[in-house]
Amino acid sequence: MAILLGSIADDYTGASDLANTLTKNGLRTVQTVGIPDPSLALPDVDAVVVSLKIRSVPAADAVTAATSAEQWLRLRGASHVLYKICSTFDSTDAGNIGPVTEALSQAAGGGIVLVTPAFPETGRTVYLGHLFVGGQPLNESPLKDHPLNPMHDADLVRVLTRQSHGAVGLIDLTAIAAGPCAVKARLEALRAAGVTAAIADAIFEQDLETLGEIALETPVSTGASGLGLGLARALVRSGRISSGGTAPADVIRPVGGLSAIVAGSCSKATLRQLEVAERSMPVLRLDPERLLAGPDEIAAAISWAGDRIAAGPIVVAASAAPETVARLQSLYGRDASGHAIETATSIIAAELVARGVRRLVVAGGETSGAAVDRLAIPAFLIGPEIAAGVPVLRTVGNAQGDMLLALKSGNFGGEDFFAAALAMMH
Ligand SMILES: Nc1ncnc2c1ncn2[C@@H]1O[C@H](COP(=O)(O)OP(=O)(O)OP(=O)(O)O)[C@@H](O)[C@H]1O
Ligand SMILES: O=C(O)[C@@H](O)C(=O)CO
Repeated sequence: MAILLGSIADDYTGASDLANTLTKNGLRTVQTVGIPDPSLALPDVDAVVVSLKIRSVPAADAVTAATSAEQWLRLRGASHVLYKICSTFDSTDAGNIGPVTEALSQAAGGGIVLVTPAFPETGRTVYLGHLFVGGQPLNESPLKDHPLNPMHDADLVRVLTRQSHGAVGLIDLTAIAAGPCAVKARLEALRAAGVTAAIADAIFEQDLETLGEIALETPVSTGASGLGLGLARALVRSGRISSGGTAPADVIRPVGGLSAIVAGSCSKATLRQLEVAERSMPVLRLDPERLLAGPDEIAAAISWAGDRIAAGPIVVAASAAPETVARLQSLYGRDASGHAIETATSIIAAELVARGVRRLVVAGGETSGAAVDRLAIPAFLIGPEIAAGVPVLRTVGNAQGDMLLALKSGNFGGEDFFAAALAMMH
């Protein structure tokens, strides 16, 4: 299998978001969970997205995992590797976007890396290096209250500088609007001045097409689905993509079994989606303090689900509003409480699958990562899109047989997302 585009995603929902964008823009794509075992039979594809769970781990661990994935992708022919980060730049000052970008660049011989989290389809735009989420600057958006990576600075040149050894520059919209030659000239000028990473503005898809064309001439880039769109369209324009691949309709052929939703995302969109789900299906709100106190709350949740699941889909949610999350974190610590709740929701997801669930929706990047790891799913094919950034996924090589999943990024999806997802999974 020779691939044209490789990507390393820092979480599993982000990986499925990118894989969806690459598929929609003409690349045959598979999403692997970590570096796949050599025995796993993967289809012939143009792009591989390796999902890692490294968004909130110490930077040195993220670098080790990402550079191993990069070697695996290069050995399979990838001439360009995109480090897929969150469109809201989720990270802390000790975060890993800078360190991983620098490590991937060094592994590819150095040079300057284009960086942009813009994803206009979901309202993420970058202007003069400042990230906007919908109409709000990042630091005023709901991301200021994120449970693991609260974002307090919208100036990405500043944010990335705090995480980087090298200098960070800006390619502003004026250069981008002037087209690929102007971007190339600006990138070269920054490189000559010793800059190793350049935040790029982008507001419209056309900006990302320009950036994708220039990024493809370099070995590494860092960004979200918008840059994926630019890279995919540039590859298609280059004529190097063969047609074919698994049709989306085939990816969602029925798997049967029961269906369930597990939520650990505390994002504003997920909280609203849970409220709406409560009108049409049984929803169990877990008690986070009891989850942290011991296994009883998990056992109670599994028993609650067992009594209802044969009659239709159910929802189990740890999600809570920012004040409740903050209170728990002040008692138990941010990482410890997040990790304990992810472990609990992953055990519940696995128990539901053991009881016959074959169609599973998981809300939240960390939550999805923990659940998919516990289920030991090796890879996914990409089906049709449920909402911007969220496709239906079909497992590849799964020990429990074929399953359909949707891994929903916290802030993605309309308010009826859960019902909409299940309506596409049979
Ligand atoms: N009630 C709660 N109190 C404190 N932390 C919680 C609670 N419920 C869930 N969590 C933790 O909050 C974190 C939510 O992160 P997760 O990545 O799953 O969602 P998200 O950030 O909304 O999604 P994404 O990363 O895709 O945008 C997880 O670590 C989860 O375990
Ligand atoms: O880019 C995004 O916003 C998402 O794909 C994501 O990474 C959220 O976890």
